[in-house]
Amino acid sequence: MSLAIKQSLRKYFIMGSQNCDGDPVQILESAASAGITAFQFREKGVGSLTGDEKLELGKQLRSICRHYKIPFIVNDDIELVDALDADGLHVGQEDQSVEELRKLFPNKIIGLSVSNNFEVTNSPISWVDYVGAGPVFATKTKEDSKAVVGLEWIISLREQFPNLPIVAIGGISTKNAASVLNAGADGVSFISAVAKANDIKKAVNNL
Ligand SMILES: Cc1ncc(COP(=O)(O)OP(=O)(O)O)c(N)n1
Ligand SMILES: Cc1nc(C(=O)O)sc1CCOP(=O)(O)O
Ligand SMILES: [Mg+2]
Repeated sequence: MSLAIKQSLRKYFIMGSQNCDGDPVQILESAASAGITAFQFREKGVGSLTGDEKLELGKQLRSICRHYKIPFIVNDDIELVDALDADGLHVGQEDQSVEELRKLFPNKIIGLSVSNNFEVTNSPISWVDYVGAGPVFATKTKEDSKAVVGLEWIISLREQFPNLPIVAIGGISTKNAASVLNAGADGVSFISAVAKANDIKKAVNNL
């Protein structure tokens, strides 16, 4: 189980329509055909869709993930997990507790964000399938992101948890992705590096 999760975390694309200048369906299709290993539907923030429009976009993105046999993870919106038959969900420290979510979704992938040692110490890490650790570098994509943790924190998290599936997030680009993997992350997650790329296939290949 853990090995499969770690492989899925290797190139983990996160996106919602608010992150895209073009059609999100086309963007995910290009990214999936280029080899992303997981996708998170994060329809959230200024300009994002709600209600039926969000659901309809989610269905189209879900179908692409099914076609390419990559996990489809829903961010925050627990009601969409069943509605879209998602493979899992990702929540942060301020979202619903992972103990409750594990009871609701015993067989789904559950990811939890961690941004500092206090959060790690106070999180039920054993209930989750992976952690999203960051922001590793500065990001403009998430307005309420926490303090930058740097590569050093990824190294120390890996030392503390040798087997925990870890995906790094925040400011990850084709130029710095290798350094993040060398620090001990199992994979990189990214929004703008692919959603805003001029050449999506090249960006995915280089990540
Ligand atoms: C893989 C991954 N890691 C971290 C996050 C951030 O989640 P959260 O802290 O809940 O913030 P929002 O994404 O909900 O704004 C993530 N989404 N994915
Ligand atoms: C969604 C998200 N979560 C973060 C965290 O640190 O938990 S940083 C972030 C935004 C990542 O976008 P980009 O790849 O464009 O920097
Ligand atoms: Mg959240």
